[in-house]
Amino acid sequence: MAKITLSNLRHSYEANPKTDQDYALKQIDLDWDDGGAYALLGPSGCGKTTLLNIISGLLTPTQGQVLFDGRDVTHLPPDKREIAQVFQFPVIYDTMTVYDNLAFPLRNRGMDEATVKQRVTSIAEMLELGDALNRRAAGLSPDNKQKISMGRGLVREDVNVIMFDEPLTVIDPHLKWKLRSKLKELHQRVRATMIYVTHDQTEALTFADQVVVMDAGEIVQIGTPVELFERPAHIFVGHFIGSPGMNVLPCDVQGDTVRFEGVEVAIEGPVKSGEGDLKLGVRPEYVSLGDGPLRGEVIHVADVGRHNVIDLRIGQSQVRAIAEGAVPPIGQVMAVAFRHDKTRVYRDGHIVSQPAGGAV
Ligand SMILES: Nc1ncnc2c1ncn2[C@@H]1O[C@H](COP(=O)(O)OP(=O)(O)OP(=O)(O)O)[C@@H](O)[C@H]1O
Repeated sequence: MAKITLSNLRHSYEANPKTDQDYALKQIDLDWDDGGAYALLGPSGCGKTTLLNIISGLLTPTQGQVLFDGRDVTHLPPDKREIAQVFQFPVIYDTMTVYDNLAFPLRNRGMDEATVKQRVTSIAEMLELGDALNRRAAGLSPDNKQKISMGRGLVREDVNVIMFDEPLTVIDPHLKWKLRSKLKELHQRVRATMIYVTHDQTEALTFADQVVVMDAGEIVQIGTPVELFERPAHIFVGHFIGSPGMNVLPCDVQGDTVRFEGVEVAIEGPVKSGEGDLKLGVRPEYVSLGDGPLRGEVIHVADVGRHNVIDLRIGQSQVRAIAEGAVPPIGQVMAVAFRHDKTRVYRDGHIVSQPAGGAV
């Protein structure tokens, strides 16, 4: 396995790109550490496939370099990069047995049958396919077929990275969690560098130790699932991760005083000076009712099982709170507070408040 470095990378599908808008990938500098479990998370069209294709060698970037353990592979063809890929739909040979499907990548490289047997049995056991080894792949369910695809990716020990491109698309919802946790367990056992591409936050957050969040051709944050939830570095991350997403509210900042709808609110710490469009960000989990400096009118309540999602009107703005316990009636005016250490200021999308006691 290898450390993968993307250095000063830009990619445009246009012949003569001029502005940032002409680039599908704007500026990517990123290290994928050897043995890491990564997710590449972002909405449709943000550039995930473009990035994968650059790593696998299907695309040559307009600018920049791809390095495997420091070796420049930017112009190396895909078959020379030793990468395993698992796609949305199972890529297997229906007429072959499960055993032969799993053995295929190894036999293809001339491995002796004793080692093939040892690798195939071990991977099949990890994937709980041991009992199906002699069956033809054609008769298997879609999730078992996808397990074979994953097995074919995992069976080789000589790959630099295993990339999973939305691998659970064809899997029944009730089996998704099972394959997801299986993949996580497999990563812990084989310790390969894995990149899991998805637009589904649950898949990304359960699989990865580090999540790379992309929007509009840019990486907006890299962090652990907890970091992305607790301190979104960009409004997009606040929106995209969490359910419901972060409240993004208008605000007025003067020196160290931050006002929302004319009322002073405490935030995590000082705001870096500069020009741009300022917004206040606070997750619904950190909006509390019953006490505080703001006054909000309840305009909608949704019971989502373990808690209620309450929409409040505060001045001209709408604020969402997650609350437990009794449901307040529509029209009730309540005191509202934002938890100060979880309330942040963003300028042009990027975080500009700093936690008290240390810059981040
Ligand atoms: N072959 C191509 N020619 C021109 N533009 C392309 C091509 N492939 C992708 N794009 C554009 O590049 C941008 C990034 O696309 P990409 O497929 O990498 O995104 P994605 O995040 O993988 O989306 P999805 O999840 O829908 O596959 C999009 O604006 C897309 O329209």
